[in-house]
Amino acid sequence: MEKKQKENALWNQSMEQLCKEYRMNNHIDPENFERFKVKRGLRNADGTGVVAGITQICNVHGYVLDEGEKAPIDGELTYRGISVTDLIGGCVRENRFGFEETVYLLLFGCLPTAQELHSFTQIIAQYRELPDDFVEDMIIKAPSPNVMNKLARSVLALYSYDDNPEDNSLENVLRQSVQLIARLPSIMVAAYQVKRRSYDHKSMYFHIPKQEQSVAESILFTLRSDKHYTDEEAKLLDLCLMLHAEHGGGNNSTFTTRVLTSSGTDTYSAIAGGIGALKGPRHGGANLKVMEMLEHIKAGVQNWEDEEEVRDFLRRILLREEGDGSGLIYGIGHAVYTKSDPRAIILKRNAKKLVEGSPFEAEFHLLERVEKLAPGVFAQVRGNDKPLCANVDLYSGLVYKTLGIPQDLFTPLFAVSRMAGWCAHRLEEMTTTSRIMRPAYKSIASAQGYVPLGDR
Ligand SMILES: CC(=O)SCCNC(=O)CCNC(=O)[C@H](O)C(C)(C)COP(=O)(O)OP(=O)(O)OC[C@H]1O[C@@H](n2cnc3c(N)ncnc32)[C@H](O)[C@@H]1OP(=O)(O)O
Ligand SMILES: O=C([O-])CC(=O)C(=O)O
Repeated sequence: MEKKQKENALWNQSMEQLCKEYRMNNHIDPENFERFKVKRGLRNADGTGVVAGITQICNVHGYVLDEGEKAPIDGELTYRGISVTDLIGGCVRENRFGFEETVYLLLFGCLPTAQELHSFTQIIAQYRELPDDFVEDMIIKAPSPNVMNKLARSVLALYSYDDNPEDNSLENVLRQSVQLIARLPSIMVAAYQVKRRSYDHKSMYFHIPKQEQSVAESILFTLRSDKHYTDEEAKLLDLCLMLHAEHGGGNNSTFTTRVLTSSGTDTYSAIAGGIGALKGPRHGGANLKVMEMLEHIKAGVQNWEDEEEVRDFLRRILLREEGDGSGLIYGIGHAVYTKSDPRAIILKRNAKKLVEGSPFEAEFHLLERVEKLAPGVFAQVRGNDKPLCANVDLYSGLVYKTLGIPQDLFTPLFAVSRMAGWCAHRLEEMTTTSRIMRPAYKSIASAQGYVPLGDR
């Protein structure tokens, strides 16, 4: 403790000067981006993404180009050419779990037969068990207040429990992928239980899931102290897992995974990078931020039904006067979708059914109001009438909350599901592209001579 205090004191003394130095030497005038035609955020001038690869895994379709201009359309999402809405609809109609089938489709490229699905589901259930002493050595002994941080560290740690970690053959990476997809839910729940004990001073539970349980069922069974869940709850969680499983090669976490993969690194390093990227509040971390923002709105707006009052609060969020100071209305906007994100539509429909007559109904309507008012407020504040729609993160937190899932697990659940997409893209990057990703940066540094230490 004393050592830490000494270190901090030393740093606090120098911090102001070092920050001043940094600011003086590190300003880049935004005009440079236009001047040198640099694609800021890897985006073309019209907002479309720079095309960085070719994929067969997924298509995210959010606009069409009409005479060279971006024209908004309703969003469409397909996994391996199959509409996600149809994929989910098929499982719902047959009243069965669909996440395992989604994983099969994403990894192997086709829908499994009944027999193939049965054996694949068994493999996932078997791989669910963590290596001997993993929970004790990697989670209990080194807890984290943040479950996403623990997920990334645990994935890196799994390298040491793998007899063949560096072998990037298709056979080996497929084995590692299926193991990671199966194990991440177990790691997530264990990391949460240990966080509860170590940081929230509450009891922790380690229940052993049953072999016949689906991924969604195993999560609810191990998470809850009484192990109890209803079939309806598990099917809703399963739907959420299907919806979040994949979103093309360009989303920030998948692109990160593909960039790391292109260097030839091992599976654990590449996937841990993806988890780190997903945690960010502009990406998967937004589902947690939406719920924080909802609390700010609830506290700052007297009448939640008064559109004028909500509109004014949103305006103040954009002006960084309210909320977390980032200027972002979380759960709103998307890099590809314009008119609608098909996942938000499905989640909203389910959230609406779920909250009817429950204590969460007013929160649902408040989120609906944010969805309705945000584009107009954005147009007013930014002088930009680009279409902004609700994204997947706007309603997912409320669905989880209604299911009694703690906020600590909102973004980790996204990671559990997206592991399927990351692995599919890592495999595709490895097997179809053999070139290291290496874009360029335009340097605007002016030349300066070296000055010996004594002359500065
Ligand atoms: C799973 C997911 O990752 S879904 C997205 C989750 N993220 C969020 O909900 C956070 C809020 N939304 C956003 O920050 C953005 O809409 C993003 C990150 C999703 C997409 O960003 P971009 O691709 O840059 O969107 P777009 O090109 O439409 O943005 C144009 C400008 O509007 C801003 N903007 C877009 N949406 C929002 C928003 N919800 N609140 C405030 N500003 C916004 C962007 O920051 C950008 O500003 P800039 O010109 O100063 O750089
Ligand atoms: O596509 C994106 O940029 C973000 C997104 O919605 C996702 O990864 O699910």
